[in-house]
Amino acid sequence: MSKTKKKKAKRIALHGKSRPTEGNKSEGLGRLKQKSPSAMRRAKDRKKPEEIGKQRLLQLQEKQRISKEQQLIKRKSLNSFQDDILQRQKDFEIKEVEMQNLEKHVNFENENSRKAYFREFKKVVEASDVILEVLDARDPLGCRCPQVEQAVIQSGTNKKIVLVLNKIDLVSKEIVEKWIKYLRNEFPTVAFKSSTQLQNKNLKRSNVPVTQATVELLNSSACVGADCLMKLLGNYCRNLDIKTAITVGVVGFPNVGKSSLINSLKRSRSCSVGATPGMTKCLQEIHLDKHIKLLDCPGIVMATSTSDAAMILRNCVKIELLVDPLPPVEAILRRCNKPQIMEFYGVPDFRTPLEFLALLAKRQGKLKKGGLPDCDKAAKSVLIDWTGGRISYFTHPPETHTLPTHVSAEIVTEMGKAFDWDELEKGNQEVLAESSTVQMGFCMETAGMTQGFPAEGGCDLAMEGALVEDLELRDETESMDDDQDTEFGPMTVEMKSVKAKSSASSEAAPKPVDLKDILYVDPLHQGQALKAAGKKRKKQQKRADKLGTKLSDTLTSAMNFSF
Ligand SMILES: Nc1nc2c(ncn2[C@@H]2O[C@H](COP(=O)(O)OP(=O)(O)OP(=O)(O)O)[C@@H](O)[C@H]2O)c(=O)[nH]1
Repeated sequence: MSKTKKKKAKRIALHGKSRPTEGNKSEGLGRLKQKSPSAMRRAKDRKKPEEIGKQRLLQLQEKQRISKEQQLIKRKSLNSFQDDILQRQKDFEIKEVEMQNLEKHVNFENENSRKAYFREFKKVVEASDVILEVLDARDPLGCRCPQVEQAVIQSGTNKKIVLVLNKIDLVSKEIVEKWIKYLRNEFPTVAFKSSTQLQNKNLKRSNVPVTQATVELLNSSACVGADCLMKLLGNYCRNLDIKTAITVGVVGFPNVGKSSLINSLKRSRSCSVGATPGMTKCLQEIHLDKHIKLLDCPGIVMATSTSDAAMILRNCVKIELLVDPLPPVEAILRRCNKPQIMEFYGVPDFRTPLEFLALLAKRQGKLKKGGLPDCDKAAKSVLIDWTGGRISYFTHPPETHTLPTHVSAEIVTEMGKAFDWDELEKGNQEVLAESSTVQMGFCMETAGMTQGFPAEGGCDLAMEGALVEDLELRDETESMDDDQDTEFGPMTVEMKSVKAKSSASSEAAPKPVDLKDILYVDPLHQGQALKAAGKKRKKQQKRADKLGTKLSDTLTSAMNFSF
């Protein structure tokens, strides 16, 4: 190799093919410089994020390509494409109807929380094997939610619905029996009375079947009917040979006692309970034992055809937030015996609901500026009496049973398959056997009237006089609103007897009563009344002690003076 050729080869090895110009001379130097290890590392670091970004982009594009291909394969045939569109449309329509139902009662809860509650409810339905739909025994049909049942039915036949008739202590046993008979045409129904105890642990649970429960037991704060419900769930596991745990969702209207039912089964205060609707805000998991997990769900309102007044009377609304409490009070007055309501509230005769509220406000000292009666406050106090059970009411089941549109005979058979109906029937039969004595006890405490048609049973017979009198009165002064009555069906409204009334104040919180009168207090408020009675007694004791000391001091000083 000639000398020039050797030089050229050396140059090419160092700087590449081209001859170094001024520009690439410095580049070449730069490259030489970069070859130092630290420079190399720096260069590497500079490149890294770009490379990573590129890589990610490629991956994403690849993924998108694959998913597009998959979708295309899916929609290859026109039929499947059409099906897909129809399904999407159907889903959209269902969602829209659900949202509209939620939006209907926009005055009740703020919209976001209602939607959030609905999402929680959906989660509960998805996660549960068995859904306990809790119904208030006073108005089971009114607080039944077809949309809830529909959602469960649509989510597959492996999910079962059980109806729990809660708050049976607030109605007569005959009515409970009738409702059980009516409802079991559709789903297994369990009669229940939740524990209303205030303590956190060791909530009392009676082993006595609901059927054999005495008035005292039902009026106590102990839970009744838990054994029957536990047996039903146990049988479900056994019949389906479920070795692992089952999830039981507890759903229903606000304030029907879902959380109280869970606490009663758990025997501790695992969920917060309160007389105002909307206590439960989000899904809550409670492990009953290693076989049963309970899910507490916020109460949801999705009724389509009921008025706001009806929903307020069903305790689905926070009374303190009501903008116009007059319509529900009107609805109450329409259903009440006028002389009894006058006696109950100690007001003279009135012609219109507004006049009644004005009289009541004056009597209760609820006055606005300038001494004007505060009818809103008075109306709210009446509503509190209604929802708190001081004005008690209960509806009667229709005489003949017809399946609701969303439940077919096949669904009824399918849903009932997994449960031991005989066992359930046995429990309910026991209720019927004992009901007559309890019915008497229930009626002694109350006086009432039936709207729609007279109810059978001792209670209504005992009140026959009042009923006739009232019907005559209503003919003259009050016209029944048919729309309102279809919302509730035949209903009996009852006022507490004079003895009970004297212990119940017109305010939400009961006035302190003597310990001996505690039995006459509404079971809903017995815990509070007991506390108040204890305090009252202590106060009386203190006062007596003070008086005694004062007296002895006076006597001593008098003696000193004489000496
Ligand atoms: N008398 C009586 N009262 C009950 C019974 N069960 C529940 N309650 C009362 O009903 C009110 C509502 O009970 P909750 O358990 O908070 O009802 P909920 O359905 O969980 O209510 P939300 O959280 O609003 O959905 C409380 O004041 C309870 O003490 C029952 O069997 N008998």
